[in-house]
Amino acid sequence: MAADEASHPLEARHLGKTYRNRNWTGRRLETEALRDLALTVRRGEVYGLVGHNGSGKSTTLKLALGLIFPSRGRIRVNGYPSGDARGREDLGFLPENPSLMPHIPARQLLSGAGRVRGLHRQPARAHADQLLERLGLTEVAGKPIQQYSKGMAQRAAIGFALAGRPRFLILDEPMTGLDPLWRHHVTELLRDFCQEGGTILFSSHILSDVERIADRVGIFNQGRLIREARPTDLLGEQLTGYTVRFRGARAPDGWEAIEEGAGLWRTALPAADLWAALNTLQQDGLELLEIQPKGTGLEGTFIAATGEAPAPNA
Ligand SMILES: Nc1ncnc2c1ncn2[C@@H]1O[C@H](COP(=O)(O)OP(=O)(O)OP(=O)(O)O)[C@@H](O)[C@H]1O
Repeated sequence: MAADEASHPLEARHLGKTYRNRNWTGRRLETEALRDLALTVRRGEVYGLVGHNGSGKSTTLKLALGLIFPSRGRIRVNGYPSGDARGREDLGFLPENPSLMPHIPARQLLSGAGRVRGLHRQPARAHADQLLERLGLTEVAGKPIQQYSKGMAQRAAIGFALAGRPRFLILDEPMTGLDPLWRHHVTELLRDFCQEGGTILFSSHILSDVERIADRVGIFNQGRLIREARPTDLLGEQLTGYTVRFRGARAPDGWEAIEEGAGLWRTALPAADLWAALNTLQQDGLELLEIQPKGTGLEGTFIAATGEAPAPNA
């Protein structure tokens, strides 16, 4: 049975998780990792989870994948209780610490994953090759994954999540171990996945990536979802002013502007002064080149909501 089109890819209500363990002396330990979570991921959106270490992001993703059971409340994937095979048919996932089969070459692993997700041999191989190309792994696709660098293994794991054309991706820290160039390429790959109608739920400590990819962001703190927002709204909320670039022989009288090159100027303005400044530029016959909003965006909201900057382990 195909995933239920009418259902949200993910829906959690009053979801809670308490881990119960024993320490080395045998004493019982309880960790309340997630409390009363209400979360809906809509079809076609990219939803990013951010939060400090230990705030409950991976627990949420593991519950969604059915790898652990809720202690309270419910979580449904494509309309089915998480862990139900019917809800997982169109699901691709990247776990927190992906350990792909080390002796198997990436090409074999990705085309095998495609076959498991229902593609025939040829389309599975073709799609695997396409992914390997985009992930820069074509040259090493025949080598066992244990010979890959950390970043290459992470890219292979992302390919594994995407193999077989899933429609819903759950990714725990997809950018871990990737250099800025590959973060950029993976961002593009995920964007294309969404352009084709895919849905993504992911966690990340790299707030600039979250801002670039996510349609909505959920900020976690001590096991609670304390804030949901669209990154574009956060920029407006945290707006401190604008940087304006313009061209002309000289800057308007009284302006503090820096000449960046011959006849190219830059000035910083408080948000309230923008319209008056644009009028002045027009009256003085100066050419407006760029208006860039300045704000602290997601990072500012994150600090305001949780009281601290994000963990630097990205
Ligand atoms: N298997 C487990 N047994 C006991 N406690 C656990 C277990 N897994 C996670 N926890 C605890 O649950 C809480 C939430 O952990 P979780 O892994 O969900 O956080 P996270 O937000 O993903 O953190 P990080 O950013 O470090 O990956 C933490 O206090 C953690 O120590």
